[in-house]
Amino acid sequence: MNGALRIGVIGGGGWLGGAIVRSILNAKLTSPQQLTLSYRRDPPARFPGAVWTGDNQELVDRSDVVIVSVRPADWPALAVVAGDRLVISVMAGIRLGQLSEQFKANRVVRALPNAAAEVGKSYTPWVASVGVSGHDRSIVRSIFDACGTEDEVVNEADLDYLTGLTGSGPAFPALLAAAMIEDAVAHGISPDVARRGVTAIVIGAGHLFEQIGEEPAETVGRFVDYRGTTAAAIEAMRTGGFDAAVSAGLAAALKKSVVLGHSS
Ligand SMILES: NC(=O)C1=CN([C@@H]2O[C@H](COP(=O)(O)OP(=O)(O)OC[C@H]3O[C@@H](n4cnc5c(N)ncnc54)[C@H](O)[C@@H]3O)[C@@H](O)[C@H]2O)C=CC1
Ligand SMILES: O=C(O)[C@@H]1CCC=N1
Repeated sequence: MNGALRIGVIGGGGWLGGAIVRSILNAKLTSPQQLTLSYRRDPPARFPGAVWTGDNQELVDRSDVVIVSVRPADWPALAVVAGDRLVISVMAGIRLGQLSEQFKANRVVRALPNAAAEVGKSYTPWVASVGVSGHDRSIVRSIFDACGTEDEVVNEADLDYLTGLTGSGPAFPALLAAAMIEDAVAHGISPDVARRGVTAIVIGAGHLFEQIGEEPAETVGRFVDYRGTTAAAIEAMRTGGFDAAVSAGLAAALKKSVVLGHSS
């Protein structure tokens, strides 16, 4: 990218919107002066040099690319005309057709980053409407590569599923880690030791998958074959319904993702 891209982020003061802005600036995809960010009530004191506005149509008019990062419940009230601008929504559940119709735009992308965008480690699947060009796709890739990694997926059904799997995903290792820490503390381990130990496990397992390229199922299989303490734990967790609980959780996230779109 040439650094001259004019990018607007509706909801740029929020959790995800702010993380995307920080990633875009870190990657020098654009300069603060080319960024327009909108807020609902008061302009946040963040991103010096960027233009903050409470007027979303002004944001659209000042931008070539408009990223929409408000909560699904707030998006029906967003009455802006994007026309020939590239619109990228990161809202869970809101479909390409709804975006096109409400923003009167035909270059529309639906993307689903995750909370790890805050540290430049999001995984972002995305899907494009038919009006999106090859050049638009390279813009989308550069934005979400700045936030971590990304993949274009073939249809919206995949994106609905991935909303729960990877969009919600960082919460799941956190859920496991919280349960492990709670158990350790209940067994008399100091909270500091429990936290440091469990954090090291999550990070260490991530590095194993990433650097050695080991499949998670291979890691599990290796430990089961070892027939030691880990095998005993894995088998007891599975007997207790671990895999079924994960499937039920992902099914609930998928259902919610579809409902969010229908109720907005
Ligand atoms: N937080 C996450 O991990 C993820 C969030 N998402 C999606 O990102 C979107 C934003 O989520 P968060 O950042 O978590 O929510 P948030 O509540 O932190 O941020 C939303 C921001 O939008 C602002 N806002 C609402 N209406 C507005 C309007 N009309 N004009 C300007 N600003 C307005 C709010 O004041 C708030 O600052 C949601 O649609 C969510 O589904 C997607 C993937 C992950
Ligand atoms: O929990 C949520 O609804 C948002 C969207 C996907 C991840 N976080």
